[in-house]
Amino acid sequence: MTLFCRGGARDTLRIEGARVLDPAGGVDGAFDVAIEHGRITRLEPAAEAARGLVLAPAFVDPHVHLRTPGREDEETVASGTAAAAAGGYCAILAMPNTDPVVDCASVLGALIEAARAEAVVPTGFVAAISRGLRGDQLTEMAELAALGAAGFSDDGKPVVSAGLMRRALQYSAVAGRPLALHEEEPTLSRDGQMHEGAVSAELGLAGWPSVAESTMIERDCALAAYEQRSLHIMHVSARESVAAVRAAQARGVAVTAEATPHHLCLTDDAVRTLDTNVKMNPPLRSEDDRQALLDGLRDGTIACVATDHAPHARHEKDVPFEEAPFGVIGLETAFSALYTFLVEPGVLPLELVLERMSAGPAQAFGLPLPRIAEGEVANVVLLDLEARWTVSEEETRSRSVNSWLLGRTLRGAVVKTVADGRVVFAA
Ligand SMILES: NC(=O)N[C@@H](CC(=O)O)C(=O)O
Ligand SMILES: [Zn+2]
Ligand SMILES: [Zn+2]
Repeated sequence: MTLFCRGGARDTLRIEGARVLDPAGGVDGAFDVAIEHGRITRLEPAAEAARGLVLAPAFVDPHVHLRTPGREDEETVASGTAAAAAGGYCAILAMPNTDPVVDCASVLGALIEAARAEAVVPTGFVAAISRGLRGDQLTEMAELAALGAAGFSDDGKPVVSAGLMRRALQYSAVAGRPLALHEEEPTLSRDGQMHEGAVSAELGLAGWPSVAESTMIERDCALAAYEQRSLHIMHVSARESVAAVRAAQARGVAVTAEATPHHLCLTDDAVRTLDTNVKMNPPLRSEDDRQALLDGLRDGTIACVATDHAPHARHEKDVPFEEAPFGVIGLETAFSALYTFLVEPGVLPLELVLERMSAGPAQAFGLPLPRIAEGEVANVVLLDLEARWTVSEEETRSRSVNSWLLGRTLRGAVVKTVADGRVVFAA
């Protein structure tokens, strides 16, 4: 058991006249769907679907920062999972770069208890690879896994030592949980504020070059190949990185990768505004990099969309670009951003986006696969592709409002989310 949430009675409801689209399950047609006590009991063919209404397997986000413990002013288990529910998610994984770090049984145990009390969406907790994220000593990975850790990551920091990474690969196999890696060679990224390229040169901002990411991915794929272990690469941003993952997969290395909506939709051109809500790690890169990410998503090199939802307090973002922390929120806007900027303009098919937001990440992390079929526990999202909505601070459920989409009008909205058989969001 690696996902935890509030219990309570499961719901009985009908969802009528939607186009049911479960790409991984091969379902595409108009159906009336009956859900009884949380389980999908009937899929009845319907005459026709209401325009724009799509029922899909709910989304799975393998990369979320809930800021608990330590920065409950920025996010809590309750607020972060409410944001996830509003975004159409039925499962999320929270990162351990909290204060204190999730590196021991007591911190992990307290989070699991918090999730049982207040998580509206099933939540898994990823524990740290190294104690205090300091990169020198491994955590008790087997013990943490036995307690319910969903995986291991030092996200926020790279595992700089190749020796420690090798041991983490060995222990992750013992623990039976995935390793998720933030890939950054710190002597190359140094104090980089944005992608190293023409725009950073123009703006006079220190650059964080693509090669700082891709060389670490190459190192870790080589270690995974040597140890015959699997790994997951977080927030891939650069063309060279996609190529490194693709080459490793072609050699038979069991490596999966994720990309974020912001890296798929934006480029470093957005940094010209010096808006701190486009400052994140890794940085937004060039149009050529973005195209490589899209190709990676299309051919499956990148199997997952992950938000890297990273809440930061207003007073910490409301400073000059160079002083602002890295990270943007994304749970509530992920689908609509991808729909608006990629699906509607014909860049990516809807089916592909739905698969990479649900089955792809579930498979990569060994989580239950959300499926729309009779007998399955309901984990579904109802989408209205015709809807338009404007992203505003007031309507954001996250405790933080550091979104790159504030004030933007998006197309496509989440109307209803059913997670683990319970209606967790209804617009
Ligand atoms: N992505 C970010 O820019 N920031 C993340 C850390 C991380 O994902 O590396 C955060 O915790 O704020
Ligand atoms: Zn990271
Ligand atoms: Zn992160």
